[in-house]
Amino acid sequence: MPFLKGHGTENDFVIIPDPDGELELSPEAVARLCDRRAGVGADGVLRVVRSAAHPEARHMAAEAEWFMDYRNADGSVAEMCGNGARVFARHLERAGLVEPGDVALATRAGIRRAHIAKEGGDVTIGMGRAELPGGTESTGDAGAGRVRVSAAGREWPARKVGMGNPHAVAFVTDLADAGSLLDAPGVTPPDAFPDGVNVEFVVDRGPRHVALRVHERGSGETRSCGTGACAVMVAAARRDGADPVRDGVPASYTVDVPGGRLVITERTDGEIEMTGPAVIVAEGVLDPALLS
Ligand SMILES: N[C@@H](CCC[C@H](N)C(=O)O)C(=O)O
Repeated sequence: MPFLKGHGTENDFVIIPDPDGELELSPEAVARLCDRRAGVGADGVLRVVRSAAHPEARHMAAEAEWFMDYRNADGSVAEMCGNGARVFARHLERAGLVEPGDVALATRAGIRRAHIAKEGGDVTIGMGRAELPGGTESTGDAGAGRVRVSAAGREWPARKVGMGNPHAVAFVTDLADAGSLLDAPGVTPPDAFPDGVNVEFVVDRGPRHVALRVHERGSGETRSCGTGACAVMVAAARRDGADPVRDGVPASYTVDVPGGRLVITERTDGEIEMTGPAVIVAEGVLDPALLS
């Protein structure tokens, strides 16, 4: 079974080409592949399947030929992966499966549109619109759409943001305040995210420039999270009083992650565009025992 390894701002993935959807990829096999000592090692797996060959994607096949079957490092399934989408697009182009330019990708969160520059370089993904339970109001730490998160013996108010997958965004004074993010931060109320949540801790770096650390559901602390960076951008914009749909003016933020930098723009129609690197670093053949 061939595989590739790639990353986007050091959020790393094992890529498994399975065009006809023949592979039974169990949660245990995914966890073995992602194991950094006994496997290939990664934050997640991107299985590359033709949409027409996957029951969850068949309905998108007319619009997007390829389905990104994303799994977290613990084997769990997630709706969407922003860095993964850039790496997935890079793989398709590099493998000659799509032309550079605009490419539609099928994901569990729906169709996402990638723009792959002709001469290599960054990839842009149209990430859809953010869901902000409780509305787009810019102030307040309590009420609908607000939770509290805790880590390293401290607690902060956080904003719920949906980017196809669930996020809680907390503004802190120092990224070190969250301590080790190996374990999942606490969330109050405990039933706020019945399917689990990705938690981002954010500091300001300058005007429309923030930095984050993240604990990803199913993968632990990672060096970057694309959907998380988009959730952070929207939470920061509302906090700063910017609402592109209301104001008719797009907003762009630079979001630094431990593994690099992403540039994120919310357009006046609410669509969020994320731009960043996507790199394939290796390819090889998997020992079938990893997949059994
Ligand atoms: N790293 C990803 C997000 C992957 C899914 C996430 N862990 C979840 O369970 O929702 C990204 O770049 O968006």
